[in-house]
Amino acid sequence: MDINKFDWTEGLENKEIYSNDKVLIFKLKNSKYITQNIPGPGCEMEDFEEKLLGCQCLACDRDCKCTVQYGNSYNDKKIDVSLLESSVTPVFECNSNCSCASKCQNRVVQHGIGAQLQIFNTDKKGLGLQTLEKMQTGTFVCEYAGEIISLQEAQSRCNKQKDTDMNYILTVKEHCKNGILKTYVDPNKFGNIGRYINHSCSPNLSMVPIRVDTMVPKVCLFANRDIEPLEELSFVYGTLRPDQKTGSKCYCYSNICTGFMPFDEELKGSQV
Ligand SMILES: C[S@@+](CC[C@H](N)C(=O)[O-])C[C@H]1O[C@@H](n2cnc3c(N)ncnc32)[C@H](O)[C@@H]1O
Repeated sequence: MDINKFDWTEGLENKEIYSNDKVLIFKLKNSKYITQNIPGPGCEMEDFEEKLLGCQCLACDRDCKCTVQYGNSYNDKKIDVSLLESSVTPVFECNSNCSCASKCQNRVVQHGIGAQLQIFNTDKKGLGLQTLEKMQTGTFVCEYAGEIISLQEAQSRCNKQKDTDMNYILTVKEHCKNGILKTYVDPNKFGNIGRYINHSCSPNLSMVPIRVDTMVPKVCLFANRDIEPLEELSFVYGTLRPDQKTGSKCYCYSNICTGFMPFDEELKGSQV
């Protein structure tokens, strides 16, 4: 079964699935597999419904409407390294209203997962995700897809969690003209493979919000350095605070580990 072609509405509970004919063990208990974000309680429905305009290019170049405002984000299908360091510049891919072909250079994350990934058991962090193949800097790994929910819903879900529960809610912060735009993603009940990626204080992935057909950002994870087969994949869940003295213990074992997992104060102790 190809993970990118799977219809989440059919359910995926406790099934083994394969990505690009290569083994990928996937077990989601009481959850459904989705390949992209879905609207959850409290989200802005217009953001899901209003489709972005497309370009009229046959072959996109520097004048393409999708890239002219913010510049090209990709080079040979790898994301520009400056975007991995700070995601201040918005990224818009060509979309389903564009005239260009699917092989257009400005279409990357919309083609889905390209590398062989595998879920495995870690020592103290529960399950984790590793790559089975070498990846170059800038390679798209996967989305962190889930339900898009409001702050109030995220707070209510966090408040219902027990101390021993794993937390999956991620707050994505984007700096824009009008301040900080926050998006709350919860892949706990509806999620994709990204929900198995653990936190590290020295991660090998960076998160970049990317828009394709709508203004709802896809939370995309890219290799921020070359990665070897069987390396665990990780990203920074929030803002690293070296002086943090409370929260859940971090077991990333990096030599710059802060000792604790980052958490979003607005979500009352949420660790992601
Ligand atoms: C998004 S989930 C990651 C996948 C999870 N390990 C699982 O088994 O489903 C986040 C949870 O994983 C655990 N986790 C992730 N990174 C960790 C780390 N560096 N140290 C300790 N626990 C971690 C925490 O329990 C956290 O709430």
